[in-house]
Amino acid sequence: MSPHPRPPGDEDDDDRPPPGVPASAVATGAGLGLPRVPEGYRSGFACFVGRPNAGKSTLTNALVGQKVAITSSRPQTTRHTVRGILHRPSAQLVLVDTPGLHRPRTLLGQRLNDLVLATLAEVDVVGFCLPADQAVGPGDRWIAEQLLPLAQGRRGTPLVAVVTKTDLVPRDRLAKHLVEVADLGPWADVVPVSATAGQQVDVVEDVLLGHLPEGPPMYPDGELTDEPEAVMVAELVREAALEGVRDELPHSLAVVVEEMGPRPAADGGERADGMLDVHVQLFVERDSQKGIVIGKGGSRLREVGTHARAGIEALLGVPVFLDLRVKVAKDWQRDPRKLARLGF
Ligand SMILES: Nc1nc2c(ncn2[C@@H]2O[C@H](COP(=O)(O)OP(=O)(O)OP(=O)(O)O)[C@@H](O)[C@H]2O)c(=O)[nH]1
Repeated sequence: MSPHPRPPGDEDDDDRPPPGVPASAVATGAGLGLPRVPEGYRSGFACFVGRPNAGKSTLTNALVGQKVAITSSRPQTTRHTVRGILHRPSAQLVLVDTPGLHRPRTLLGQRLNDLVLATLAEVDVVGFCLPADQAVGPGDRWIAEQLLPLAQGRRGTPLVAVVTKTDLVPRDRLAKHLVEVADLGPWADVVPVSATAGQQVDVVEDVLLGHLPEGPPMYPDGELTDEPEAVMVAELVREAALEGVRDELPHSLAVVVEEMGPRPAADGGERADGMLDVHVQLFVERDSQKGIVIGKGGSRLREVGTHARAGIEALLGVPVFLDLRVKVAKDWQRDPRKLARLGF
């Protein structure tokens, strides 16, 4: 299927947006006030997959040029499908950032995999990220197997192997690694890149754009992501709360923005500085984890708040009053009702 909008009167009915993309954003290019589309303009969706920590979010940010996806030194911090949008004179690429595909062990794991696979079936090109500083392992082979049907299917989705973090290895090791990666699957291209050193990011961009179908842009120029602000705010709090804590916590922490709105002035009118009140709930699975998040006398939670507030203010451009509450929702990862309430 093609996710491209079509002009009114075009009878092809197969133009539903991919999962998570609002119909309003793709319904009519004309309604978005878009300029005339140059001849040969390409547009479409790309998705990065790979083991946790493979560098997908960092590469997304490097391509889009602004922090839109959330990175952290802990694996599996990306829960939501965060999009970055690349605008070029001749093309537009919508990047869908997903959690890492991994063998599911819990209901949450299964749901995350389902989400990733459903997204992959809809995009125009898939980038498989493999970190250069780690040997190709069973985890990578498993992901390659999951991807194979996409390339062999009716759409014949091009699969691009992206060897990330090339700054971490010497050239000879990189060369061997590239050969190993090339043998792993039916890649349309194999591209080495270092997102942090800014090496070859433009090549990744060219390769991805080259695989997009011709079609008009789907988003107005200048838009970087259509992720609802509340989801990005929740991700910023989650990132701050995960910094420097025990390994098991990433899977056990869910963050929900309960309320977000302008703080009224003393006279009930609008404040000149546009300050926002943001109320956020952090859910953990056990009392012991609540202790970790809050810290001695609340010290850690205060740090998390300060850190997250700075990020939210940078994102929204207004001062923010941030209220964080920590709650225990026992075994939320295994309980379908609790999962649904937390938005999974
Ligand atoms: N040296 C180096 N480090 C990198 C590079 N790209 C990413 N990293 C680091 O690798 C770690 C993981 O990067 P992420 O971008 O969060 O990885 P991810 O694949 O999105 O991770 P998940 O969200 O867990 O799936 C972070 O500490 C990054 O700073 C790179 O090109 N070079």
